[in-house]
Order: sequence, then C-alpha cells, then structure tokens
Amino acid sequence: MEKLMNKYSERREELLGFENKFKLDYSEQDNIKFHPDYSFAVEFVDRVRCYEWYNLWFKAQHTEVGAPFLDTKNIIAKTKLFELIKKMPKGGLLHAHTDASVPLGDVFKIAHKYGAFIQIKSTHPLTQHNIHFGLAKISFRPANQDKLPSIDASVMLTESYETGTWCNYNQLAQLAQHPDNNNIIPFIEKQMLITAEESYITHNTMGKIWSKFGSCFGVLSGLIAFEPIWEEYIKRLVLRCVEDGVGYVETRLLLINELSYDVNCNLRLTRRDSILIFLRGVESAKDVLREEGRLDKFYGINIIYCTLRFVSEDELWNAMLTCLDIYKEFPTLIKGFDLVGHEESPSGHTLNDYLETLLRFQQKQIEEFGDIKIPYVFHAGETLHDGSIVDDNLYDALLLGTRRIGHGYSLYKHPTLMQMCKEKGVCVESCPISNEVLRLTGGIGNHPITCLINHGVPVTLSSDDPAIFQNAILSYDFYMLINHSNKTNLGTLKVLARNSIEYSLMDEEDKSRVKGKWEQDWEEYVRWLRRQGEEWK
Ligand SMILES: O=c1[nH]cnc2c1ncn2[C@@H]1O[C@H](CO)[C@@H](O)[C@H]1O
Repeated sequence: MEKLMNKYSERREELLGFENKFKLDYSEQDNIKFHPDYSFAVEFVDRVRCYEWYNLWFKAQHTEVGAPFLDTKNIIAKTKLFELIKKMPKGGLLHAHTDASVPLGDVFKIAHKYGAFIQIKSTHPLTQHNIHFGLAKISFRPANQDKLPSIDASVMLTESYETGTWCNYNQLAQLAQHPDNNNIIPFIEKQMLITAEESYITHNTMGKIWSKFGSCFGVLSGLIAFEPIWEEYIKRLVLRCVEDGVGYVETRLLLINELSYDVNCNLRLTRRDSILIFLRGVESAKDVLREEGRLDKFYGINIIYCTLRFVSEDELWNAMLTCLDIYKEFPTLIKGFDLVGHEESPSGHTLNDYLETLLRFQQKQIEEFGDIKIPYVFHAGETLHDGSIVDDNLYDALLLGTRRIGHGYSLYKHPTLMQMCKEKGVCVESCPISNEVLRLTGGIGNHPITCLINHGVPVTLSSDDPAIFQNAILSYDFYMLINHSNKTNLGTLKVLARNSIEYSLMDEEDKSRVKGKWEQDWEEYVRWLRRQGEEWK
C-alpha cells in the first residue's frame, strides 16, 4: 500500500508542477528561492495572510475571505496584510478614468476651497424627509459674481425651495455644519459614489447600477471641469498615487464637453487648455514631492485620450483629430486612444460599428508619421455574455492592434484570443473591484483574473474608477487577489506590478528608466518587509 501511496503522491506532484509551468509567475517563483531577503518577505506575507485567515476571517460572524469588497473594506483597512500591501511599489496604474480617480474626500476639500464660486441645485428640496428617502438629485456648476443666486441656500432646506434654482455652495456647506444638518454633505457625497446597498441590493442589475454609475460622473463633472479645481484635482491625483505606491499612471482622460470653465467661471477653456492645466497640476504635485524629498517615487503620468462609444462616426473622427492635434503639441504625453462608456448599453456602439473610422485613423497616422503613434488601448469584453456583440469587441480590439485590453472580462472564454494575447504581448488591464461593484462578479472568487494568470496571459491590476467605488488608488485590488487566491503570493504580485511597467506605453528609454527606479523601490520594500517580519509576532 505504501508503495502505491508514494507512487500516487509522485504523480500528484508532477501534475501540480506541470500545471504551474503555464502560470504567468512561473519563472518569478523560481527566482524567489535564490534571494534570501525576497524569500523571507514572501514567506512573511504568507504567514500574515494565514494568521489573518484563522484569527480574523474564519472567526468573523458575518463575512469571509473573498466576501464583497464594499462589505469588507473597513475590516480590510485594519489588517496587517493590507498595511503590507499598501506599502508595496505597485509600478503603474494603467487603467483608471481621470475623473473618477481622486478620493471624494479630497474633491470635497478642494470644492470647499472654491465654494464661493460654486453653485448647487437640486431636483427636490433638501429636507430631512427627502434626504432620508434619497429623493433629491443635485448638480454643481462654477459661477461668478454676475450670476449671483437669487435666493439664500438656507431655502434649499425647506419645502419652499423652488426646485432647480441655483444656490451658493459655500452657504450650504456652512449650514451643513449644524448638527441638525450633518447628513447633507454625506448625502451629496453619496451621489458621487456607489454604496454597498446600491451595488448589492437596490441596483442589482447591470442597467440599474450603470445608470447610478453614470449619474456620479454628471455630479462630479460640475465640480472638476473648472480651472482651479481641475488643477488641484490633478495635483491630488499624483500625490494620492504616490502615497498608494503607484509611481506611474496612464490615465484615461475624457474631455467630454467642448469647453470648460476658466478661473473666472467663464465657459471658454478648450480641451487643449484643459491639458495645459493638467500639466500645471502635475508640476505642482512634483513641487510638493520635491519638498518632501519623495520626487523619486513619482515616475510620471501620461494620457490615453478618450471619447464616448455613444458618439456618431463624425464626432468620433473629430475627437480623433483633436487627439492628433494635442499629440502633435504634446507627443510624449498622449499614449493612446480609447472609447469609453457602458459597453452593453443599447445606445453604445461596438468597435465593429466604427470600423471604417477606426481604420482611417490608423491610416492617417501612417501617412503622416510613417507609423502609428497613437495606438488603440481599447476597453473590450466587459460583459458576462458569451458570443454577444459586446463579447465580440474582443476580436475587433485585437484585430485593430489594441496594445492592451481594458477589462477583458470575457476573454477567459476565448482560448484563441488568450493565446493571441500571449503571443502578441497584449496585456489585460484587469479590474476586479470595479467588475464586482458594477455587478459582473459576486467577488474576487469568481473573477477571471486567476484564470488568465494561470494560463500565462499578461495581466496587470487596475482600479478603473476608484473614487466612485470607494476604493483607494490600487492597494485594495492587490489585497483582494492575494488574500483570496492561495496560488498568489508576493512573487505573483511582483509580476503584476512589473507588467504595469513592461506593458505601459512609455517609449523604451523612459520604460527602462522607470523599470530601474521601480526595481530599486522593490528592493527597498523587500528590506522593509524583512524588518517588519522580524518584529512581527
Ligand atoms: O468600466 C468602465 N467601462 C467603460 N466605461 C467606463 C468604465 N468606467 C468608467 N467609464 C466611463 O468613463 C467615463 C469617465 O471617464 C464615463 O463616461 C464612464 O462611463
């Protein structure tokens, strides 16, 4: 019997080993063995994870490992594992929408600073009854002295408020400080984020959650499409990224309106102006980092220029021409082009619908530059379907030479396309928390990222719209994966972080500079983990 058992164990080991050979992190796992500090760090992170499984998650009454993010976020925030992950140098954030990346707390702080120039209106009076039943929808706009509101904001809190009348935001914020009104700011904030209750209960279909999600952008845009707020917003974006261990960003920028507001609240800033202000914001973040001696932790920020997948073919072409003009002026800043918005919306277009224009844009670049300088970096396959027109976007994205795939949620159903990604080096920007909050998965446990990793498909982790999902910049996505998947260890996370630089769209010189910096930061992190591990119980 013993012989039989031993033989079986051998075959079992062999099978496990064989399967592991296909994993994305196969050679990295081998590497760990040769570096004592690194293997100590890997073992320490595993030890912490294991300790918390037994002493926190398995004992918890109403939750478990892999439970939905919004239900567990506050518990996660206090764990040792999260503290370790937060500190990790995560490389780049390759998939995040600019207008939904800065934590709302920061957005409010900036808004309060410019509150005298911001007006607010509501579809219902902000009475306690309406707040309680979530009846009022609010909007913001920048407005100067010429457009002084006709009423005092205190009227907004009474039934006599004429709905839709603009009031001064500063006045309202003052009133909200009174203990009787302390639910007003949280109520307004909720209109810019998705709560656990909405994602898991009240808006439990894709259509409902996307309608709430879309409305968040509407409220946010009233604040941030305003010169002084936009500049500080971008500054905060860079600072928050650095704070969360993200040194490089390729942000998806959608300048949806033709014009936005200048410092005098005049609607006259062009998209080019918004880019210039963006760059000013980056520079002021760099000033702060320089003063704090942390400038070396910031590797850079670039833009993937976006338009909506709801536009007409003519509008798409115009967006492409604007993008091209901006590229010509800022050739190192603009790294790609994408179409955003709910892929499954009945009014949305597939890539195939736009095919002629998409091909024409490439042809124009080849004629002008002899090469494609603004590659596609498409969202594709953000769907539960198998073979629908949205799922089919994956075919077109790859045929059109997409450099990465945003989400690629349904890619795991396509063996040939996964193989193509491996062969062509097309990386999937996987966004597990986003996919959960927007109702594609019930949690990390049934997210396809592990399937892609186990098949050796290039993957990186992203947070998509962290502000709206109450997510930090990137730490929670890394945490969710490592805490849930036994096969994921620090080495796997290192591969994901390295991929975010490897598959970024920086030119080769920048890429190798950034890679060098990140490797240094990683070494420092491993040494920090060693010290932590030696002190830990
Ligand atoms: O996960 C996503 N898939 C597709 N579009 C998205 C996603 N997250 C945000 N946006 C879109 O990006 C724009 C703001 O920059 C919004 O239009 C929003 O719908």
